[in-house]
Amino acid sequence: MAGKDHNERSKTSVTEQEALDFHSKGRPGKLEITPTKAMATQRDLSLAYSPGVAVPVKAIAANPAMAYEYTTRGNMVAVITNGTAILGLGNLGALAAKPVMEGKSVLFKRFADVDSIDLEVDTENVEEFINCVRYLGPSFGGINLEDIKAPECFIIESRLREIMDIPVFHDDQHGTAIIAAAGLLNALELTGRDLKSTKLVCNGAGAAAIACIELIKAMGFNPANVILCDTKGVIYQGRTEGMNQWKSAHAVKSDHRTLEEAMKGADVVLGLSQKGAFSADMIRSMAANPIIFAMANPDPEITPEEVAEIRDDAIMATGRSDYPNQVNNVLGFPYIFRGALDVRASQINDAMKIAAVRALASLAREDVPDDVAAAYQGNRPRFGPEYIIPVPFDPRLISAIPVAVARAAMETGVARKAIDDLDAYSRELSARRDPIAATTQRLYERVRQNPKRVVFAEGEEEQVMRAAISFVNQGLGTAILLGRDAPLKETAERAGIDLDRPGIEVVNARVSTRVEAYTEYLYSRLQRKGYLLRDCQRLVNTDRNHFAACMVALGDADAMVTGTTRNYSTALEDVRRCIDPQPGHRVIGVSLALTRGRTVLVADTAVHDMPTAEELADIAEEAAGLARRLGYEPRVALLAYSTFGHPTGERSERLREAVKILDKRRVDFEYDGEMGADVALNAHRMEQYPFCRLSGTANVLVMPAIHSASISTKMLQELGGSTVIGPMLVGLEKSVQIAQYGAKDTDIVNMAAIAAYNAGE
Ligand SMILES: NC(=O)C1=CN([C@@H]2O[C@H](COP(=O)(O)OP(=O)(O)OC[C@H]3O[C@@H](n4cnc5c(N)ncnc54)[C@H](OP(=O)(O)O)[C@@H]3O)[C@@H](O)[C@H]2O)C=CC1
Ligand SMILES: CC(=O)C(=O)O
Ligand SMILES: [Mg+2]
Repeated sequence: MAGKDHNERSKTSVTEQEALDFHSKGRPGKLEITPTKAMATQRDLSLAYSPGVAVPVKAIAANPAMAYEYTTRGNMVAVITNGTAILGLGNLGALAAKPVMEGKSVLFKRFADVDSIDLEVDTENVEEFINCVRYLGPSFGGINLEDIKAPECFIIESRLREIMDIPVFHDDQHGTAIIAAAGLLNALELTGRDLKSTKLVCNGAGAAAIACIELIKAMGFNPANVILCDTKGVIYQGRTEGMNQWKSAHAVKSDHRTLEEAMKGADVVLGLSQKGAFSADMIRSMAANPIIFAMANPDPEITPEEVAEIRDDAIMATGRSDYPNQVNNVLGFPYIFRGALDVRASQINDAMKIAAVRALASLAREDVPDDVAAAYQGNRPRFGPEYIIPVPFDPRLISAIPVAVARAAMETGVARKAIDDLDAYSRELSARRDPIAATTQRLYERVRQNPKRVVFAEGEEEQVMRAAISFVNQGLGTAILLGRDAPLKETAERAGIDLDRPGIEVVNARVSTRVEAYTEYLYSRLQRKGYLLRDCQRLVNTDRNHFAACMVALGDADAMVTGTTRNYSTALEDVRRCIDPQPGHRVIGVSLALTRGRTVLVADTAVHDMPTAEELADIAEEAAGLARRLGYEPRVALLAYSTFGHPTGERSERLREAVKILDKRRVDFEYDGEMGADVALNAHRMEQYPFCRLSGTANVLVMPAIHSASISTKMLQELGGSTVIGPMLVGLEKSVQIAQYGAKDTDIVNMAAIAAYNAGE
């Protein structure tokens, strides 16, 4: 069943250096705190701080529920640890746990718009830890305990649940149990098993394992069929070594003493222990169509590749995002807390957990709509052995799981605020999802489905080499590095980069057998533009942009990326000598600005200095086409300083004219103008012009000239906190992207991915 595809699938992976760079880049770490109110004037200060702040203080003192109205409490969760069980890495202490806790906080925000802060508490003493957390209660709407080892975690959680009046949820226990149970329900259905007779072995008897087997027993598993193992082997009745009351509660009557013995003939094995804990023989000895959840992080008990070598009838899941069937608590905690916070639940009870299990399990069985299909590696997933659980980037999670959790909280009386219209709530939830991840994810996934050969023209540059490696590691295709052998080798050695790996090709223009063909090609294009054969020979031999563009033009590569060592217009001129515009198209640059809650395309940010009305109409068409290719239905605004003729002035004339040209062309997308950026982007401002033909705020902005395009996108980036990708080149016959001068490796990878994406099917 599962095995075959795993080998064929290109596995995404990251290098250790990439992981360190990611964390240190820019502001170290993964989080920052930004104010939600402008603090610009004396008045702001008087309201936010003394004297104004005294008013909500008194209101909260009189009625504690007012804290949800006047402070961050209602949307704020603390991720708290003492670092005693960091992933599967063991007890590495509170400080070392910080990257994981910051990571959880970021995921809360990204996936469910829950604000979250990590707190690392430096004690292994249970009482001290409990006391530390209990007194923090007023600050938060919920407490997510994380990576605290068993058995202390059981005492800590149950005591805090008793004392505190907000949800206290140890994610390694219940989050993991919820996701594992959902995946298991689906895997059982696929293999035609029932809860009562299925034989299950769980390796690991800590936080995650105990919670998992408690939940699955509560759902109907026969306790006699569930064997728990730890470092000492099977937990059988009468065992004394390495025991505690939580393990004892699950001790079984059994003659088995080792994991190896227990796994013989087992239907299901859950790994919540450590890397490499399952051997090939153990997997071989399981029943037909076994269900194997190897959930240890970051490395599973056994890898899907190893299982595939042993048998092809297994349903296989891991905790990692780079294999199919990721059983990881990231699918749960953001959404479970979202639902709990929104009804101000006093706790997360069993009914809420089971509601989350059911919602997750049924989501995987539903047909996957188009916009969701893009979030998946490979083809559109269909419920089956390779797809038993949704992926973390599934945009339906945010509108499905919190609703189920909130409903269960209300039904069981732990909600302190009612949501009357759950359908409306579900729609609101969809809008809370951050679009950045969705947009870039969609693009990357499409490329992974159809990997490409991309030539990196500036292959001698260190950041370009790093980008090429990342491109390959992410399964986006083959990276061709263009460069001379000696400098390339020297830079790679100095930077500690190993280029000798599958997926990386090095091409030296000076000794390439293709020089002659490229020269002929270039000469045929340039001979009537003042170039001699020798000039063309020199361009091909010595200029990387010309060589790379010829590679793409003659089909030796699918796409090209350049730009880090030259200014944009020079690089574009080089490329244009070798590649024409697509017939009927105009070459323009489009920037993608991703800002809280919305994505807009801005054009032309690269090519036309002061476009004519005709050119503006072309730009609108090209940008609208790109919007569609990226999955957005375009609503194009032609921007000016005036809106529909006011104030009057000839500067807006070209834009008005462009709208008329688009009218004549009968284009098949929404457009209107001229209008100011405020009208284009603000629904209330747009309502003041009821005749405006846009059905909603614009998502494609056509700028009147290159300077306004460049100034506004740069201001968005610097002041508005937007992520700006591009300019992306569109309209060329072959796919080329030009990164910004001095671009970093991550920007270059983005451009390479866009180039690969535009290279099409
Ligand atoms: N995919 C997911 O979403 C999640 C995965 N996990 C993973 O589960 C694992 C355990 O985490 P957690 O429960 O929080 O940690 P704990 O420290 O609470 O528990 C660890 C348990 O694993 C057992 N163990 C360790 N090594 C082995 C081994 N080689 N064979 C058998 N048992 C072993 C320990 O045995 P003993 O009692 O004898 O010491 C202990 O019972 C980690 O790898 C973690 O990454 C955790 C949460 C979520
Ligand atoms: C995923 C997670 O929480 C863990 O491995 O500990
Ligand atoms: Mg954890």
